Amino acid sequence: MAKTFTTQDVAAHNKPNDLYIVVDEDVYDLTQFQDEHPGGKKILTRVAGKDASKQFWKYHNEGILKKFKPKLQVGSLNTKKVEAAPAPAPKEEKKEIVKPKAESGAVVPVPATAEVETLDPFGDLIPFADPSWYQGYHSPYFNETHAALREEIREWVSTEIEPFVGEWDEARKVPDEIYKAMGTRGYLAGLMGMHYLTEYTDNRVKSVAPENWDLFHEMLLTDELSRAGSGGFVWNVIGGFGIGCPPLVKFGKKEVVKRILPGILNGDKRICLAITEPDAGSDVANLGCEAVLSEDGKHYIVNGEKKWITNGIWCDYFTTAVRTGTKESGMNGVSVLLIERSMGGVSTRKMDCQGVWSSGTTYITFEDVKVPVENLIGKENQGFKVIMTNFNHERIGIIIQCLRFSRVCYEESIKYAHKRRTFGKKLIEHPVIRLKLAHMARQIEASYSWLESLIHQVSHMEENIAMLRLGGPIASLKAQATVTFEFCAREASQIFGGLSYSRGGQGGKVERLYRDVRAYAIPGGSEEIMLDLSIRQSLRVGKVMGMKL
Ligand code: HEM
Repeated sequence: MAKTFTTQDVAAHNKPNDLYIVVDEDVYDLTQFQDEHPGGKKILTRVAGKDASKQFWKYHNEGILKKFKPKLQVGSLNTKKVEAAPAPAPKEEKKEIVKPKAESGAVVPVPATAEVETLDPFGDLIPFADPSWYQGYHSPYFNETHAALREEIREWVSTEIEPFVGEWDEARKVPDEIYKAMGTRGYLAGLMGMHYLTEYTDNRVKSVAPENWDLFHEMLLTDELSRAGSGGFVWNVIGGFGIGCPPLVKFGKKEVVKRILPGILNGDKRICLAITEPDAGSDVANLGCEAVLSEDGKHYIVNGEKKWITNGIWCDYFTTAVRTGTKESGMNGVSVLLIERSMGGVSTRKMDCQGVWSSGTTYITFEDVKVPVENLIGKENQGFKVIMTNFNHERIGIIIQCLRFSRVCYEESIKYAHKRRTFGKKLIEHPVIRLKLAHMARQIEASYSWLESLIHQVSHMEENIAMLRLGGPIASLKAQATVTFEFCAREASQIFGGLSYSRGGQGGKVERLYRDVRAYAIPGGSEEIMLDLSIRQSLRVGKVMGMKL
């Protein structure tokens, strides 16, 4: 901002019809804004012409300045240091590896790989608010390409997304250009639990070459997007796509994939997964939406309803589970069809739900929709396998989001606890508050380590084997992650008090996430079903492995 002011200059703008204030040595003209200021007009008049930094930080968080700065800032104080241009990256210096020396009587662990170096610290460095590899811890999973991606996404999220997710939630929609950017930034092509899909789009991720892309990049993408602290936003941009698109890519007919995938990966067209029905959720074998083959064998005629379908309202394509066999055939009579809105007979209605408001939860009706047989995904009556193959990927996505949301609750709480004072002390000085933070942190870190380990396993196992062997642990971690999220949202809410009971403002993220909890604990396999499956499936695997009881 070019214009500079002295404190005397600012002091002259001290009336309601000419009202400037200073926050952190930047000067803001609030003359027009004061009428719409949610905290009131009078409170601003009291600090007109003055440095109001202290008052400002008492009532707001960083997001407010990011959002309003471009509109309200008119300059800076002459005392403000000009921000130096970023220094050129230092030449790679070989760090000296300090080898532990044994002293008599002491046991010194010798690192297995003494040459491994840590990545540069990144972010606010608040313990546990980011994963430990952001804070100079050693990690076998993350390298410079992950660090570069982390920086790229964080920059985008903190400037163009995080300050606006509250508005988008209230409006029940994320602007279309954000979804489009997910395509042009090359993110959609990297979100399918497999290699980076170069063959269907020219878009590329700026900081990571496709050949270097791995499941930890995908994890990081979801994790950093979730840092915006809105389940609605994350589900809007990756919810329907992340579960609706992989079955098409893996099991769809080549011609169909070639025809529609480029439009999807570029962010122009949208796809979702339609399985759940008013009367069938986790028990997929009970599906009723029927697809009957036409007499000439060229089409399926689809009739039925789908409920709680993420993104459905905006979608062009629906990866849909239908019944092609008899009711009695259970899971052996289920197929998956790619239904296109343009085929006619598809109606979508937005549902009003407790949380994830901007994700577009939808009720769908199919009425005599004529679907060409080429749109069958996988084989007829073998749709259950297609659906099952998707589950691990979907659940890992849910786990990543829940753990980051838990961190957001923790991060918001620890920041607030450092500024809010009660009974003459900062909240952080009260042991009862530190206890809450400690219980959040231990659950987050333990769950995150298990997540890293499971992603490492998925990366190294053949897909069918991973589906069987990791189904149990992933189900267990899904339940662990949603319980952790619920706990953190609750405890953060207690720390924020009334501020997280009302919407928006300093406790806004916590209030929103608290509302989003059930959207994670129920779909993708409810906690109860996950926990039961974790033991049943693991015992099955144990038996094959030769378990001795
Ligand atoms: C750049 C200047 C300012 C902007 C853009 C701004 C913006 C806002 C916004 C958007 C809110 C709604 C709550 C939220 O989203 O956090 C709010 C609330 C509030 N603001 Fe400001 N504000 C500014 C300066 C100030 C100053 C200088 C004071 C105090 C002297 C103040 C006091 C308050 C209070 C008391 C609330 C209500 C907080 C609550 O609901 O708990 N604001 N402000």
